Amino acid sequence: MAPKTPSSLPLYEIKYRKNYISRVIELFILFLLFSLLAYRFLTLKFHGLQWLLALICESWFTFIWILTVSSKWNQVEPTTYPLRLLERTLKFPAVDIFVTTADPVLEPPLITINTVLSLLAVDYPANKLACYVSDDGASIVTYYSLVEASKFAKHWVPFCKKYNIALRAPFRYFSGNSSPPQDSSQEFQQDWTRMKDEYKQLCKKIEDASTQEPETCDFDVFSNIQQKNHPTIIKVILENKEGVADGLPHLVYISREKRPKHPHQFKAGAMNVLTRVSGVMTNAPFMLNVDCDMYANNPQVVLHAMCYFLGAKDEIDCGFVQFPQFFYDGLKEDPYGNQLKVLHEYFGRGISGIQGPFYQGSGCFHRRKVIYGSSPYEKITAGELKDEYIQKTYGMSEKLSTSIAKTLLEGSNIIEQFNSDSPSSSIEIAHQVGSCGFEFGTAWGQKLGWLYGSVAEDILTGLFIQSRGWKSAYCLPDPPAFLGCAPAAGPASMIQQKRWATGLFEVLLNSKSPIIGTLFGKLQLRQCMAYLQIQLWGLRSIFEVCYAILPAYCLITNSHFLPQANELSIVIPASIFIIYNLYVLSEYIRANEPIIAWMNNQRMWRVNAMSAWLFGILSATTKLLGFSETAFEITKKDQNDTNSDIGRFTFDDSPIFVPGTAVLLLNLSALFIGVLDFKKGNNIEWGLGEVICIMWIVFVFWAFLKGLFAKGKYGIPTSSILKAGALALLLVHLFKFKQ
Ligand SMILES: O=c1ccn([C@@H]2O[C@H](COP(=O)(O)OP(=O)(O)O[C@H]3O[C@H](CO)[C@@H](O)[C@H](O)[C@H]3O)[C@@H](O)[C@H]2O)c(=O)[nH]1
Ligand SMILES: [Mn+2]
Repeated sequence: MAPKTPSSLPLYEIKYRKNYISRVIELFILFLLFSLLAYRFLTLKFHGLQWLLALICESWFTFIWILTVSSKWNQVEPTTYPLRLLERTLKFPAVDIFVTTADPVLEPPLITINTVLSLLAVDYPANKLACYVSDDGASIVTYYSLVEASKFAKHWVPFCKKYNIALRAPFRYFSGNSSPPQDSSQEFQQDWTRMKDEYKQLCKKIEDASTQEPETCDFDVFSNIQQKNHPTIIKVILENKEGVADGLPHLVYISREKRPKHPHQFKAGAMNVLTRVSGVMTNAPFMLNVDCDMYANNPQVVLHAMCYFLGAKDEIDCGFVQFPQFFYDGLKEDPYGNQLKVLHEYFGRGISGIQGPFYQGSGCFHRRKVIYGSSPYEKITAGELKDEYIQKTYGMSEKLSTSIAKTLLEGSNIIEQFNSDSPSSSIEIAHQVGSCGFEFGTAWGQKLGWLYGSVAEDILTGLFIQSRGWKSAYCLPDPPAFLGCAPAAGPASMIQQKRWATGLFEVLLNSKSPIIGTLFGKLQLRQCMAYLQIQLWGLRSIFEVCYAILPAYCLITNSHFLPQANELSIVIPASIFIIYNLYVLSEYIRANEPIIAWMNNQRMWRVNAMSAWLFGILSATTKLLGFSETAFEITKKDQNDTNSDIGRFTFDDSPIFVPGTAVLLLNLSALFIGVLDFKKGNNIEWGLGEVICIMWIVFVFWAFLKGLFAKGKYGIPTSSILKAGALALLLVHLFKFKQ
C-alpha cells in the first residue's frame, strides 16, 4: 500500500462506542418496567385509585425510558485532525463570529470582552475572521469596554500567537498567577508582566466606567436612549483594512433597533440581525455563534470545525458543527446539577450517532446557506433567485439580496467568497437591515434565520434544519472548545430550567414540531424520539409530582401502591429502583465524576422536574391559551460571589420553590400520620415500600428540608413555606375526606 499523503488522510473520523453492556442493562430495565406494567394491569381490579395512578405514571416513565434508550444506543467517539488540515491547505474559508449579550448587569462587560478577546486570538488567518457583537442592552459600558478591549487586543493577540498561549481569555489566563512561570525565557517573563499590567488597567477602566459613564463624542449615540427604545447603533471598532493574515480580525458592535410596540424576539431576533449585518459586511460562508460568557478555551476551535466542513465527502453530513457546552469554575460536585457533563457524555454522543447533535445555542458553526433556509443538494439557479423572490423572502435591500444570492448559488466554492470591501463601507445598509421594521412581511424567523416562537430558539432552529435533511456533527476536541458560566445559585438555576422546559414544550406544539418533521419532513424517526425526550420535560413534571404524592397518599389513606414486602412481586419495583440507580452511578464513575456529583444530580433532576419544569409547562400553557407571553429571562453570569458558601442551595421568594416544599411537607406529614396510626395499633395497609419512598423523597428534597430551618438566602422565605404548608394541608384533608 502506498503511504498516505497528507491530502488523502481523513480530516475527521467517527467511531462508535462498544457499549454492549450498557445496552443490555438498559434493555433489562425496560423489561422490568414492562413486567411492572403487566403486573399492575393484571391486578388492577383488586386495588384502588392509587394502583391506577401508579400504572399511568409508570407507563409514562416507561415511555420516557424507551426514548432514552433509543437516544443513547449509538454513541460516537469523534476525532478531528486540525494538523492534517494545516498540512493540506493554506486557503481557508471565512468565518463570521457572533457574540450576543443583552444586559450589562446580568452579563458583566468584562466577561463579554474576555469572550471576544479569546475569539480574536484564535489560530486562524485574521483576514478570514470578523467578530460581531450584538448588544441587546444598548449599553454604553459594553461598547466602551469593547473599544478598550480592542486596544488591548493589539498586544494580547500577538502575545498569544508568539508564545502559543493555550488559554486566550485573559481573565482565565492570569487568574491565580501573580508572577510569570519561572522556567520561561527572560523575554517571555517581561512580556508576560507587561500584558498582565495592561490587563489590570483594562479591568480598572471597565470597572470605573460602570460607576461613572465614560464621556467622549464617539458615545453620543448612547446618550438619551432607552434600552428598549432606540435606533440601530452599529460601530466598526476594528477593521483589518489591508487584509493581513496575522493582523486582527474585524470587530463590529451592533445594537439593533428596538421600539416598545415591536416584539424583538429575544436572542433569535438578535441573531437574525447579526446574520443580515454580517451578510452585507463580510458575508462569510460559515458562522460561529457563542453566548457572551462562552470564551474559546481551545485556540484551534475554528480549525476543528473546518475539519468537518472541508473534510465531509458530502455536504449533507454537516449542516452545522456543534461543540458541547461545558462550564468553567463549576461548583464542586455540581450541587445544582447544571453542568450537564454526564448528559453530554451519553445522551449527547448518542444523538450524534443518529442524525447529529441538537443545536445548543452556543459554540456552534453553521453554514450560512443552511441558515438562509436551503436544503441539502438544493441546486438553485440564478433564474429562481430573481430579485423579486429574494426581496419578498429576505427583505428589501439590494446589497443584502446580492449577498444572499451569492451564498445560495455558491456551489462548492466556499473559499473565494469572502467579501473584499471593508465593513465600514457598508455601514449605512447595515443600519437598514438592522432596523426593526426590516423583517416585516418577510420569512425571517418563520422559514429562515433563527426561528421565532420559542424561548428555546436554539432547539427550534436546529430542529428545522434537521427536518430538511441536514445532519450535524459533534466536535469534542481536547481541551474543550468553549467554556461558559453555569448558574451558581438556586433561583438562577431554576429559572434557566424553567425557560428550557417552557421553550422545549413550545417547540413541541409548534408547526415545526419533531413529529411533523418526521411525518412530512426528513427528520429521522429516532432523532424525533431524541427531541421528544427533552421536549417532554414539561409534561414529565405532572407525572413526577403525582408519583411523589402517591406514597403520602397511601400513608394518609392507609393503603398501598407497591406490593407488600412479603409478596414476591415486590422484587420488580425494588430491582428497578436498585438497578437503575446503580447503573446511573456507573455512568458517573465511567465519566470520572465524583460519586457526590451523582447523588446531587439525581436529586436535582427530581427537584427540577417537580418545580422548574412544572412552571415551565404552566407558562407554555398560559401562552398557548393567550393569557400571557413567554419571556426570555437571562441567566446571571457573574459567579464571583466571594462571601458566600458556594454550593449551598439558595432560595428566594419565587413561587417556583413552593411545589417542591409542598411535596416535602406533604410527605413529612404523611409519615407523621402513618406513625401515629401505627402506634395506635391500627391495622396498617401500607408497608416498607411506601416508607422507603417517603425517605427517598426527603433525600431528594434534602436542600429544601435544610431550607425550612435556615435564614437569609439559604432559607425558604416564610411566605413560601406558608403557601406550601397550606397546599400540603389541603391535600391531607382531601385525602382524608376521600378515605
Ligand atoms: O433578548 C435577549 C436575550 C438573550 N440574549 C442572549 O442569549 C444568550 C443566552 O442567554 P442565557 O441567559 O445565557 O441563557 P442560557 O440558558 O445560559 O442559554 C442557553 O439556552 C438558550 C435557550 O434557552 C440559548 O439561547 C443559549 O444559546 C444557550 O446557551 C446570551 O448571550 C444573551 O445575551 C440576547 O441576545 N437577547
Ligand atoms: Mn448562558
